[in-house]
Amino acid sequence: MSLSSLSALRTEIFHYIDAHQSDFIENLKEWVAVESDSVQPDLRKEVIRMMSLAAARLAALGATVNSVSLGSQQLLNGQHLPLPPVILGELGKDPQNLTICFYGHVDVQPAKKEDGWKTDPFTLTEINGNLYGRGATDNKGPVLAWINAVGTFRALKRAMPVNFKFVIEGMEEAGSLGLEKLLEEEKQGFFSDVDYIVISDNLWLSKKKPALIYGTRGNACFCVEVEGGDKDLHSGTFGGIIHEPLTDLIALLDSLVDPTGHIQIPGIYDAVAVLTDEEKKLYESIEYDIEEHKNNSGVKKLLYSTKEEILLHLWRYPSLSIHGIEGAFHEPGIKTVIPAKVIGKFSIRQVPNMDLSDVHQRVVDHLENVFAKRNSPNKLKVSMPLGAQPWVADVNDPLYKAAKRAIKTVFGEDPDFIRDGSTIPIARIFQTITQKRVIMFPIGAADDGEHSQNEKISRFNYIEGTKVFAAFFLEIAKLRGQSHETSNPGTNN
Ligand SMILES: C[C@H](N)C(=O)N[C@@H](Cc1c[nH]cn1)C(=O)O
Ligand SMILES: [Zn+2]
Ligand SMILES: [Zn+2]
Repeated sequence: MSLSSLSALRTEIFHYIDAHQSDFIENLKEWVAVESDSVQPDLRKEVIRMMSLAAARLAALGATVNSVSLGSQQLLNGQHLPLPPVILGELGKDPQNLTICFYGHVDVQPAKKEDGWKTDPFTLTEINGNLYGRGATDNKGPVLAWINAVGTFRALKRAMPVNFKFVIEGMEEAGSLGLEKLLEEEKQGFFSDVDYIVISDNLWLSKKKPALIYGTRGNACFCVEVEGGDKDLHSGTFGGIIHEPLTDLIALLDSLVDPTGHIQIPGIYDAVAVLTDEEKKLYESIEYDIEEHKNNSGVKKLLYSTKEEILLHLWRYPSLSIHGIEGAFHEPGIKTVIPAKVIGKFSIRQVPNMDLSDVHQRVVDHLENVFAKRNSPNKLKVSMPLGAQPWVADVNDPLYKAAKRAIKTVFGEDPDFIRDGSTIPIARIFQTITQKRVIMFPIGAADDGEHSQNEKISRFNYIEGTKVFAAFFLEIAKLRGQSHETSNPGTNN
């Protein structure tokens, strides 16, 4: 295609997207209205309903849709819960075209209005150009932006510049249960003709400047259970004469990380890849506004004061966070009870070259040591229900260059090349199993509040994000004929 006809096509596409903003927002409203929380078992039926909506939307695009059943999951209490199906979609099979596979998820984190939302989390609400609702940015908005972009080519009856494949799941927030097995099974089938995998499930580093992501941390999630007797007790009748499970648990949790954020588990930093001078320079050159990031968090002070220290500790070093305690009284008011069994939840965001089984073993050894010193008769159980590995890509890949050009076209500036401190559990597995190159192409801004109260995507990011994906398809089409064999996508740590 000549440069002028390419430019005319882009203009036509961008006009269409601008003119259909309301329809695209209505689609997001319909999706946000489904409480597809994959974490809470009693909402699993809503996740399954969400998968049907996503399948219907892909079918409306003209895609072939296969909803693959993944069986069930066994919860810690032994209960079996059906897993939502994974959608494998396909649109276009032109042998002249490259094939890009988009991965996204339509499950969400838990949300309740009383957590401090200013609007109902499951009613998409626009305020001052922001679209508020659970899943608006993580990840329903970006999934729909991609679908809107594909749909625009269809609506304009334009030839598809690439072949599309889709993997849409409903268990990402719970660690992508069952998906790895499906990838193994489909390696020679569905994935055999895929050239690239695209994920849009992260955020930019700033509110305004677009970014491309070339690395994410992994996540090892732990449960530490302390059990006393078989029932809760009156703290007046038994307080002072027993070893209390919650007191044991708090001591265990307190032993994990010091006030400077340093993890206290012996040897946990041993395997962390050494920082090279080249890498250090990369950090120095990244544009990053500490004040803006601090404001996005709502906290008064960060643990570090320089840009380099902050970015290194977000992307390049492990961190340990404590998430909650199951079984502890947490309602308003006072209940003078000694809980019989409590489960602490924490996770370690691990980085290259930390090994998951080594991390697991060190955590178990450390907690058992601390517990032994307490001479408590209570029972201790430590488990790692979820372990996701970090992922790193090569930014010199033509795929990143194509994305960079699309960003320049739509946003008028080059993207930041950044890492992300959070985790896409399946990214590394995708790369290892399929041996295809993966790119992370976010459209959400740094203040979108993933997993937080008042999650949002701005109208601007949602609509310009749709345009940037459409521009990306045209850029990928230009890669035809270039070698897209990967040097070695599966060897990062
Ligand atoms: C980055 C992505 N949008 C996300 O939120 N991922 C989750 C996945 C996860 C990791 N452990 C359990 N779930 C995250 O990083 O928390
Ligand atoms: Zn996500
Ligand atoms: Zn998430």
